[in-house]
Amino acid sequence: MSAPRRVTVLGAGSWGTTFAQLVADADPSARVVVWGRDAAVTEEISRAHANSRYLKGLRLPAGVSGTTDLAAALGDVDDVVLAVPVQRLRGVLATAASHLAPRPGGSSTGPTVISLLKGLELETHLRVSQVVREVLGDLPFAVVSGPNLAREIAERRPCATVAAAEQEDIADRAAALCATDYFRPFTARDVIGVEVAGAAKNLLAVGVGLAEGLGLGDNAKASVIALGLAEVTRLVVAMGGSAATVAGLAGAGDAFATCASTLSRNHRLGVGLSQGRPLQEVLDGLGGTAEAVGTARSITALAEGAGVAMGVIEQVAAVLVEGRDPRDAALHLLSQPLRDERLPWR
Ligand SMILES: NC(=O)C1=CN([C@@H]2O[C@H](COP(=O)(O)OP(=O)(O)OC[C@H]3O[C@@H](n4cnc5c(N)ncnc54)[C@H](O)[C@@H]3O)[C@@H](O)[C@H]2O)C=CC1
Ligand SMILES: O=C(CO)COP(=O)(O)O
Repeated sequence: MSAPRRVTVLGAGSWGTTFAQLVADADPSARVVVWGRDAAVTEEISRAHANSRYLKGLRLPAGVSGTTDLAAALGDVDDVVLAVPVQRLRGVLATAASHLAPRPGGSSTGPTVISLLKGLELETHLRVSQVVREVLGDLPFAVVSGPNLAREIAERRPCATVAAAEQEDIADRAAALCATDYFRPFTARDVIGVEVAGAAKNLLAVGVGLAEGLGLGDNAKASVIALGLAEVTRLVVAMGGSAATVAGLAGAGDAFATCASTLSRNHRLGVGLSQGRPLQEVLDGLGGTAEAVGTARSITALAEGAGVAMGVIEQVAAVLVEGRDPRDAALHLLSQPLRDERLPWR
């Protein structure tokens, strides 16, 4: 009989905890540990199989436990799942690094690192896979991303996702880790496309929230999504990713889910800002991370570096970063000269 798979999730928030449930449902023999910084949360996970701060009513499988002890959580682990906010990742990985040194025999024999994150690092504009490589070196890496609102998945309501890795066997491994009858991963090789689309859709969700809060109507919201996805496609292609990825689950699929849902923190952030409330006040009331804030500057910087024009995303970023009035942002877009649809709007 083979040893049980040992999986540690770094981050005890809504998605990390839900992903732990997925892993345990996919393989009931797996030993699944959720590492968090707050003992009240991790103790509740171990004792009551619950995480009432982030997921009220959730009942976790028996194979899931919690801990605040990083060394114990990472000792001899097979898979490490990243589920802390992107802007906290580097610090967490730096502490984790000594417990996660690549094993002898090349990258395919080390623990697999699986990112659930959707964002870019503010200071460096790096994607998560690049931050991981900088801090941990060349470990096998995959990203899982798609229309995956944690609350619905915690309730075992069905959806699909993408597990992307440069090497096919690593994508397969990540997909197998979380595949259940309610969570269906498709594999892909386009890590750049999946990471950039996942980060950028957060700004589209804010844009749709702004349009919603301003009472601009469903046509305006659809226009934000379609024009925004065209901008994301141009950026992804300029960065070496695939347009098909942006049209798929990790791009359009995720944009539709987050733009449509009041479960989305980024969507609710846009609605709050449209009401003229201060950014920090809206963030404090979200009950979780809205990655659009930290990612806004990086998306526009990457676009500028790649020579890609970004009308809609740039205006949403201006609302988030410069405190631009959302009405001015909308007026700016609506007063642009007429042009061919294939040309960027800015
Ligand atoms: N919630 C969702 O529906 C989904 C979230 N994601 C992505 O997953 C990532 C994590 O999001 P959520 O779990 O939703 O966020 P969350 O806000 O629910 O949880 C984040 C967790 O990280 C912890 N944390 C923050 N700073 C930390 C630090 N320095 N050290 C240790 N722990 C720290 C917090 O205490 C919290 O437990 C984000 O990039 C998000 O975009 C992706 C798909 C779905
Ligand atoms: O990425 C998500 C669903 O796919 C979660 O969206 P929010 O981070 O906006 O809540």
